[in-house]
Amino acid sequence: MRITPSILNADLANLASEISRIPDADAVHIDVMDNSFVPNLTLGLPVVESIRRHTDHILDIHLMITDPDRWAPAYAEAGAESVTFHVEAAHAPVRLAREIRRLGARASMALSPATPIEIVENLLGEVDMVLLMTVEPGFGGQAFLDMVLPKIRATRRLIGDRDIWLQVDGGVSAETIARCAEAGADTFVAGSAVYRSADPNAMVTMLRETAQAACAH
Ligand SMILES: O=C(CO)[C@H](O)[C@H](O)COP(=O)(O)O
Ligand SMILES: [Fe+2]
Repeated sequence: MRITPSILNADLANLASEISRIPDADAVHIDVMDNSFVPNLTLGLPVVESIRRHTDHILDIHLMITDPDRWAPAYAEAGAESVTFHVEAAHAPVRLAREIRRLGARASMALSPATPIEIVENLLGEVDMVLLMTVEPGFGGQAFLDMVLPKIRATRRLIGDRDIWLQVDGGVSAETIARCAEAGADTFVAGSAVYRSADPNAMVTMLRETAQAACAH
């Protein structure tokens, strides 16, 4: 069970210090938005390169951009350990996943809530992680979409015994994480739940324990 907090709801003018508040996180999830694939605009490659110089944390990049084929490899070259592109945006997802892996990062594909897993089932052998959005991509602090739970179960079945992580992203909190874990997720993005809590690192531990407990029965 991995907890990968999103810094979207952190103080974006103090990123290095905000990241240092979550030492027990399994990775730092960085949301790149381009005001094209999604309505929002966050940060891009130069900021990720700067973050890389300030932390040894594993960097988990979530690209919500129109042209991942053009930009995703550069994030791997910048030292990110995991790079996720949206299947709705990628023009050549097989080539892109192979390029990310060739550059030494884990390749991952993301699906928005309305995108069925079955249409990219044959890509599973090309990726190290599948990210299932549990909100419409674009903003932090949205309500978790229970309609995605059957897709989490279906994806877990399709993964079978392969070593492919299943990440959920959007509205994951102390209230919703157990549902995700029971459905088969093993990697959890939590943005506002972590950074709006008084003790973000304690929240990371609490979320992990809640997910583990949900799978223990
Ligand atoms: O990709 C995202 C939004 O598109 C974010 O990672 C996600 O929304 C995290 O924030 P929260 O936990 O507050 O929903
Ligand atoms: Fe994200």
